[in-house]
Amino acid sequence: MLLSDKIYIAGHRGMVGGAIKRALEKRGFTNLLVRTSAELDLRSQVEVNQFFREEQPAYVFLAAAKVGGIVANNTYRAEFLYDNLMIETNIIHAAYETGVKKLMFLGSSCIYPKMAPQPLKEEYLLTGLLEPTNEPYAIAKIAGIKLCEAYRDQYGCNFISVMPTNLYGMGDNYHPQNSHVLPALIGRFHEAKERGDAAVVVWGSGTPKREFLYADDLADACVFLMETYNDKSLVNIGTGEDLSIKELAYLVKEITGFEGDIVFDTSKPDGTPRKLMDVSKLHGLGWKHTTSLKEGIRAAYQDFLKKAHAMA
Ligand SMILES: NC(=O)C1=CN([C@@H]2O[C@H](COP(=O)(O)OP(=O)(O)OC[C@H]3O[C@@H](n4cnc5c(N)ncnc54)[C@H](OP(=O)(O)O)[C@@H]3O)[C@@H](O)[C@H]2O)C=CC1
Ligand SMILES: C[C@H]1O[C@H](OP(=O)(O)OP(=O)(O)OC[C@H]2O[C@@H](n3cnc4c(=O)[nH]c(N)nc43)[C@H](O)[C@@H]2O)[C@@H](O)[C@@H](O)C1=O
Repeated sequence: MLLSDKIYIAGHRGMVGGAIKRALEKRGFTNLLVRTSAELDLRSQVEVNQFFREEQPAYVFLAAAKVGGIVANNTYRAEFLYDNLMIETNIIHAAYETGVKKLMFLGSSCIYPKMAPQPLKEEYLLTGLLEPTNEPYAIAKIAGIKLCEAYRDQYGCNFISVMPTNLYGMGDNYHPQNSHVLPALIGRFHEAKERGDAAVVVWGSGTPKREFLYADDLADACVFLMETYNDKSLVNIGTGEDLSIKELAYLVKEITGFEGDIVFDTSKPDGTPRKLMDVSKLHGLGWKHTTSLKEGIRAAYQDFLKKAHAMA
């Protein structure tokens, strides 16, 4: 990518899109193209086609999506399938039609089978049944991967797909019901501390294990791969380390300074027991994460506090 190239960041107001925008600006890219969902509903093929024809971006980071945690995925099943299919289909087709030089599609670790061997290798895709709670979202993401592969096969498009693990960081979604686990716990432990609650409820059994990558590290990996990776096959992006939800809860309790108890609400779903990414391909390509989980959670908590004070 040349510093003058026009780069479209779809989803720039989201946690990942915002981090990618910061990473590009830090590297001196100034010709960045962005639109809010109010300005451009990516589910509308007419609007997307017109936008690509008018703007003619050279590079596209496809980080716009309908995103949420396990309960949101399991509640809004139709939206997670429809919105994500429409967004990716419209952008990928318009990118092909307008001759975009290179596009990066962001999938997710939930594309892999629920009971696949761990750690998850890229070749485990489509080798088993998916986790039911996020099957609509996972199917949409797998369709995005297959769209990129098919447009490369038939039209020679340089469209690549990356599979991030669970992410957290600046600009995360802290909605008490719809968010992912780490932002949800940061908000819940903080509020419990402020109120002086005796205990904090954590969903599920606490036994599932999850891997967490800081969003600004992910963004760095995305820019690195956009600059260097041009193959058809997937690339996992993660830390290669995981911990149980129970261990995570005690880590968030320590960092937020909550002094009460932790109780587990097993009426809530556990989801996939484990989804640790095999990151040997990524490491072989020359990229490794730099932000430890503890320092990342501290930074995310400070970001949460800044927003909470701004809204007070
Ligand atoms: N968060 C995570 O743990 C993980 C995320 N990912 C992937 O990373 C990508 C970004 O996720 P994340 O940043 O967390 O998500 P966010 O929810 O923070 O951001 C999603 C963005 O998508 C945009 N968007 C959603 N629907 C539309 C629409 N109809 N038209 C236009 N824009 C739309 C939103 O725009 P606006 O703000 O303008 O409404 C928002 O900025 C997604 O592809 C997700 O699947 C992958 C693995 C883990
Ligand atoms: C990135 C990935 O993220 C999603 O998959 P997930 O990792 O299962 O999502 P999650 O972060 O919401 O849950 C992780 C674990 O954590 C437990 N848990 C405890 N307490 C809370 C809690 O308060 N909120 C949430 N959400 N989970 C909690 C919860 O019970 C589960 O065992 C996919 O939908 C999909 O979006 C996707 O690709």
